[in-house]
Amino acid sequence: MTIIVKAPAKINLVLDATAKRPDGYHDVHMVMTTVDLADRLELTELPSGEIRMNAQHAYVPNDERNLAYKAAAVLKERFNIRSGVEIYLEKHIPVAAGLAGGSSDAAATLRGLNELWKLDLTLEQLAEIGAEVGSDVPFCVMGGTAIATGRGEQLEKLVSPPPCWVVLAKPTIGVSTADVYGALDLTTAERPDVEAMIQAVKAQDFNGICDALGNVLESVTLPMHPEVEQIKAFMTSCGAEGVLMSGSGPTVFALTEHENRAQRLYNGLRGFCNEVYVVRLLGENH
Ligand SMILES: C[C@@](CO)(OP(=O)(O)O)[C@H](O)COP(=O)(O)OP(=O)(O)OC[C@H]1O[C@@H](n2ccc(N)nc2=O)[C@H](O)[C@@H]1O
Ligand SMILES: Nc1ncnc2c1ncn2[C@@H]1O[C@H](COP(=O)(O)OP(=O)(O)O)[C@@H](O)[C@H]1O
Repeated sequence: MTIIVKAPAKINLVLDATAKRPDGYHDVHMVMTTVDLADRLELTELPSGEIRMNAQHAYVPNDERNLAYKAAAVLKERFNIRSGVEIYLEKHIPVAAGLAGGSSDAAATLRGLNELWKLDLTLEQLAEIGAEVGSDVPFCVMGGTAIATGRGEQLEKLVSPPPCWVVLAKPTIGVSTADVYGALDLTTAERPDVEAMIQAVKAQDFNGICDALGNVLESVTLPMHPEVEQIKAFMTSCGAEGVLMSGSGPTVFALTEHENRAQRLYNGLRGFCNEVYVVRLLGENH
């Protein structure tokens, strides 16, 4: 039996880190939402009990380092499953981009295997298991829009922002999340107003959302990679209503309510950036 699952990317509308923890992680306070740029996974049951990974991408590992593989291994071990799975992964989300591609693949694997291995677990249970694989995996299991705290795994559902266009641009550099958090100096970094974002999303106030966009990790990634700031400046000059780096970067997203503006942003960015996407917010039920 084969099951096909989609793994959508996320963006962080606001991201603050409030403290460095003794376990090496940071406590965060952020609002995340999914967009309609997705990887596609095919999960095929293997009676042999093996987990096999087949990722069609030069920079994505084909072994136990793959987050989708890890998710399958954690689930198999926790529930003592005899069957195995072949995971065929078609990558569309840019890698090491701040868009949670790997985390979303892990989450999609958990959702898919819940069906394939007939486990009948709730999304909450899958999210809890996902936290063993990575901090962003629980959000990716739930999807939609949420406020995340703890190291990112404590979630509170939030209404999704009003529909708009999202233009994503990734410069040709990869960024390590661990390196970015490692270099974060909370005594000097500019901190975003997370409450303002939550209120703007609840009020469905698009301009308020654009005003409240903020990401404490920009204080690390922007000075490291000047091309990120250049993309931000270009997007603003094209009339994007809101512009921000997602997660640890280096992907930058622009929000706009106007299709022609999204198209103008896309055309302009394609001049100096290879990976540019025009997508929509996914809304509630994903
Ligand atoms: C920055 C964010 C924002 O959504 O996303 P990305 O840029 O990765 O997409 C997340 O916090 C990334 O979550 P995720 O990518 O799952 O991180 P993990 O694998 O759990 O952790 C990788 C490393 O990042 C650091 N880390 C991660 C999460 C956190 N709350 N504090 C941290 O300090 C730790 O050094 C950890 O060892
Ligand atoms: N399924 C996967 N997709 C992408 N990258 C993966 C995956 N599994 C493991 N990785 C590794 O994780 C690293 C971070 O990948 P990714 O999840 O795309 O970035 P980010 O955390 O910035 O959103 C990559 O460099 C890659 O080697």
